[in-house]
Amino acid sequence: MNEATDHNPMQHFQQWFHEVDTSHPEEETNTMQLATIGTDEFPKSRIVLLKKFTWEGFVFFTNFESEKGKSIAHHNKVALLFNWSSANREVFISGTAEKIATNLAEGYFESRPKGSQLGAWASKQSTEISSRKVLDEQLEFFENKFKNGTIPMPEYWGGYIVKPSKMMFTQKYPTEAFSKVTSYTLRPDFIWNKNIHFNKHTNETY
Ligand SMILES: Cc1cc2nc3c(=O)[nH]c(=O)nc-3n(C[C@H](O)[C@H](O)[C@H](O)COP(=O)(O)O)c2cc1C
Repeated sequence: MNEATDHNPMQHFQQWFHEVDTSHPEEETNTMQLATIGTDEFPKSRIVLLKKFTWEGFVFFTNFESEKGKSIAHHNKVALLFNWSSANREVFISGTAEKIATNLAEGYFESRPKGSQLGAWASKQSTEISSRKVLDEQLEFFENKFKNGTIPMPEYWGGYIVKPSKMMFTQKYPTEAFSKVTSYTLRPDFIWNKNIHFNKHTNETY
């Protein structure tokens, strides 16, 4: 039980993230697939960027009025998938998505480049825009509107934290016929910074 990975699933994640990030510069380490259950009851996944991970979970930012935002409001059980193919690693997480506090989201919004801030105002996610010209006009409109001060965060924009209930780490060995899979099931009363309250199971799959 010497490895950090034996203690806590989030430490396991941190270790893998760090290893991939430092040893595989070509990998977009913070890119993850977010799967939601839509208002039509069908699953849908799309790429979002992991912006922070804490003991409690995984944070991404989005437009709450997007399809994913409406899906999460309808059904807050979601799944995340990190596919670090250059390291032959995959991390699957299922859990519940909750909005983070507005002031925390504002802190992140303020740190974004001006173009991204204006983009959050100008683009209505998940809706088709009739032309590039329409989007450019919107961008210009908001650029003028906010030309004399800081750009506030739109009220329909913010962050979610995905609090895991299951985490599964898969290491594939390209020259072998098996993959090593380590799964954690977190009990509802899981306390992140204690070494208790989860079941860990490691096996090999073929
Ligand atoms: C590399 C990459 C990163 C992305 N990151 C985000 C993100 O962090 N947040 C977000 O809302 N959309 C992000 N998108 C766009 C989403 O994949 C998606 O197209 C958009 O959010 C609309 O999704 P929805 O209609 O399912 O809500 C990203 C797309 C790509 C290709």
